[in-house]
Amino acid sequence: MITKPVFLCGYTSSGKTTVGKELAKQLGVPFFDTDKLLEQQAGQTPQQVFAEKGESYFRDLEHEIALQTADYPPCVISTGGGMLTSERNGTLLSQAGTIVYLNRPFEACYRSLMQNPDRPLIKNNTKEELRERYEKRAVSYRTYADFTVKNDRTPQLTAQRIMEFLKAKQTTKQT
Ligand SMILES: Nc1ncnc2c1ncn2[C@@H]1O[C@H](COP(=O)(O)OP(=O)(O)O)[C@@H](O)[C@H]1O
Ligand SMILES: O=C(O)C1=C[C@@H](OP(=O)(O)O)[C@@H](O)[C@H](O)C1
Ligand SMILES: [Mg+2]
Repeated sequence: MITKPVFLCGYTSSGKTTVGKELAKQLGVPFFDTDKLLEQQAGQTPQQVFAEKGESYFRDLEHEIALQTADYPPCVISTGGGMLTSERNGTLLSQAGTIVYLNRPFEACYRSLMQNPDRPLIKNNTKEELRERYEKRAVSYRTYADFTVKNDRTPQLTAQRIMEFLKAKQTTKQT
């Protein structure tokens, strides 16, 4: 049903990894996660890279991964929450495939984050700072997304909503 990769973007803890796996299952295509690919190639988790080498080094590695995934065959790729904050990645991925923005309410993201608070950009931030980043990043996600989907019920239902969009897109293209 898809001819190019589908990239899932959204805030940290918006459900990109969870929904991405489910969507890949429903589409019958492989699933990748840019943070996992980065970890395999760097030999360190994103958390470790942030702590030892800093954010700018991490962003360069992340861009390398974006360049690689742009050439992947049809699949689902969940991106890290900061992937689309740079224009170089946004432009690249919007040309390489379909970008879907997972819009999960801030309070739900925040609740999930508090259960796994050692994501690097979360430590040492107040709830209000995290909310401000959520609003600011939403602008970047919307800039590049082909489709925005609410992730406000189950991950399965969110994946189904994306399937419906992809089906409609395919139909439109053929007519
Ligand atoms: N629709 C949802 N309903 C309930 N929990 C969810 C939903 N989407 C994501 N989660 C939970 O939120 C947490 C963060 O999800 P994850 O997929 O790791 O987010 P991301 O990859 O965007 O950072 C996980 O514990 C996941 O189970
Ligand atoms: O928001 C960010 O800038 C980041 C989000 C993380 O991914 P998730 O969105 O999966 O948490 C990961 O790429 C890295 O820690 C940086
Ligand atoms: Mg993730």
